[in-house]
Amino acid sequence: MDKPDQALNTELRQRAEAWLQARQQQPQAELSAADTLRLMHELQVHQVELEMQNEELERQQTDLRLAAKVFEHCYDGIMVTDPDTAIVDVNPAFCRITGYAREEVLGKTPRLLASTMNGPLFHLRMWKFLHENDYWSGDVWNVRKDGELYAERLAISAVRDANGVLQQYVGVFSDISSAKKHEAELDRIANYDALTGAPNRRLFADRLNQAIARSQRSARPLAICYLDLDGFKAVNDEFGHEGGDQLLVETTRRLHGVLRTEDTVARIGGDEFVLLVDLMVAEECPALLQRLLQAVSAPLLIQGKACVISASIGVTLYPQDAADADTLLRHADQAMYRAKEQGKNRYQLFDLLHDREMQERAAQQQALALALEREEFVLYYQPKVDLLDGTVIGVEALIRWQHPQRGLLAPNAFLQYLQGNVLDRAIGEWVISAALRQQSAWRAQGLRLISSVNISPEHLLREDFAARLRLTLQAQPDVPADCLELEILESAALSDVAQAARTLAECHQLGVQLSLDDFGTGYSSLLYFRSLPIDTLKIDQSFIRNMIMEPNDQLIVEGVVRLADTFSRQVIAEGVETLAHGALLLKLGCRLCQGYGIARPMPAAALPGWIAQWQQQEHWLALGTADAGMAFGHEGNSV
Ligand SMILES: Nc1nc2c(ncn2[C@@H]2O[C@H](COP(=O)(O)OP(=O)(O)OP(=O)(O)O)[C@@H](O)[C@H]2O)c(=O)[nH]1
Repeated sequence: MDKPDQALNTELRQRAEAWLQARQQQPQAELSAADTLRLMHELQVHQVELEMQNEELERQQTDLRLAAKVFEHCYDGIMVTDPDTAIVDVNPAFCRITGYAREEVLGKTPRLLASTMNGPLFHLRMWKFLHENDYWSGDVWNVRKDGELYAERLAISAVRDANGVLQQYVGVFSDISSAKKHEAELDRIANYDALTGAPNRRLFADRLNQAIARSQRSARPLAICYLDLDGFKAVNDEFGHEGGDQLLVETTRRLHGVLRTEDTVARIGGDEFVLLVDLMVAEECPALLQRLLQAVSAPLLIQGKACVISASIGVTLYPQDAADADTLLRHADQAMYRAKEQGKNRYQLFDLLHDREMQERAAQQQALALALEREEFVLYYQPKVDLLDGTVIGVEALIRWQHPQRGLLAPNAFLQYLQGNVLDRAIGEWVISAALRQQSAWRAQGLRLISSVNISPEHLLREDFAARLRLTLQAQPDVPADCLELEILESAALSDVAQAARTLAECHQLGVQLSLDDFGTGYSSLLYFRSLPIDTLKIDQSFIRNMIMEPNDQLIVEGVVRLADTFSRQVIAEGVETLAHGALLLKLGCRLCQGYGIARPMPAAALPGWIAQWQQQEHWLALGTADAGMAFGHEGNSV
């Protein structure tokens, strides 16, 4: 606004001067009325303009006074520098926060406040941003005059004139040291264990991810060690919680003592620690673990009394075990449990192969559970015949898995995954129910057969086996209990013979028949024979198959037949593959048999047709006629 005012002033002055000049030259000259009016009007306008100018000047002065007050009284520090960053002014808050007097800093650069805490690239990055944006803000660690480190939140602006030429930098900052301290305290609470000061589970997770990245860069192995104290409860019991705490603190100190400062000792539970150790080579690991075990187990004094504790350590090595962070920790934990199982005070390396097997097992078990739900299991039936009179006395029900992709699977492709799993009982019970349902269907067609089912030792040894069998039988009331036979594997070690005997006695009372399968192949054949209330002995197919060529096997078969006879038990041979086997069995006094020579296992629907066709098998039927004079006869099976 200065410029138009000046122009007006100049013009008025010029016109006034011109009038004065004219007046001097012609003193009698008069202004015309029109000129006078115009001049008066212009003078009025000029007066208004001058008043406005005055008001504006006063406003500017007020603003300047206010700015000076703000600068003076602002609680935040303000520092103004010239374009070369020499300080040209600072406010009192600057002096209060930094401890420097104004005169001490004028002409200096802000570098006099700098600390090394911000990292080497901090200032470079700050200036780059400031040059590009004329603005920067962030947190900075600086040093006060007395040497104390403090944190400030700083905003810097570049001030330019109307032509864009840099005039000053203005920095405004507040002291955030107490907020930073609070933040650090919160960080400590969130990331460190209060008792030992060691990183907690949360910080450990970060450290593990960093260690994995470091190992990838350096191509050096990383050991993840899961350490759990042995018998720590007893220390708490003997010395109280405080004594236990003392031990935990001391253990942390000792672990640190064995490791380097870059390694991590984290406490992730009551008496559980995890150690992250960068190794040069994996072979270092055993010696390191020994040192850790020794350090933990050195005696210490608690409340003046000696205390000795040990630890179990599970270890997995990255990248040999190329898993993610969570899985690595789980693997180390698993290995630690194995160290505990093996007697504690030792370390155990994670076994990758074993783990893969376990995973495969878990996957198979899941698939089997699904197969049961989707009713993908089926029973095949292998006939058992009486060679003496040619009758079909029963069938052995054998499970198959009608796999949607892999086709029909035999039991050896999947049954091993059931061991020790709850599915063992579920599938075992399905087999019994399915066999009884099939019995019912055959009975409706006029077929009278005994169906035998195989029972696993784990299933049999469940407390409620007989009670649940009773319910299963009740669910199929048209099938008499004595049409069901349970085959117990003699070769599978029964861990509790007394329990097996009790359960089988209860089954017997229900009317169910019992057979001892694979007889002669286990370690305790005679013990089982004597202890278990069985009705039938099934001679294992290995003896039957070889008895023609092997006199010893023949003698064993003969011996088992006599044993059964002496104790009034039935005997059946499995694995009968040829007529010659049948003929010899009859000669040895075994008339019941089962095997590929007679029939392979078949679907239920095929059985009636097979029975009709069996009646035409003259060669087999002739065996009975030829040996009709003999007292006994039986046979053998195969799966
Ligand atoms: N003193 C103390 N005890 C704790 C703390 N946190 C958990 N505990 C106790 O630590 C024990 C840990 O249990 P376990 O590891 O099963 O006990 P343990 O006797 O070492 O058993 P094993 O590991 O099988 O040898 C429990 O008794 C917890 O009550 C703690 O901060 N201080």
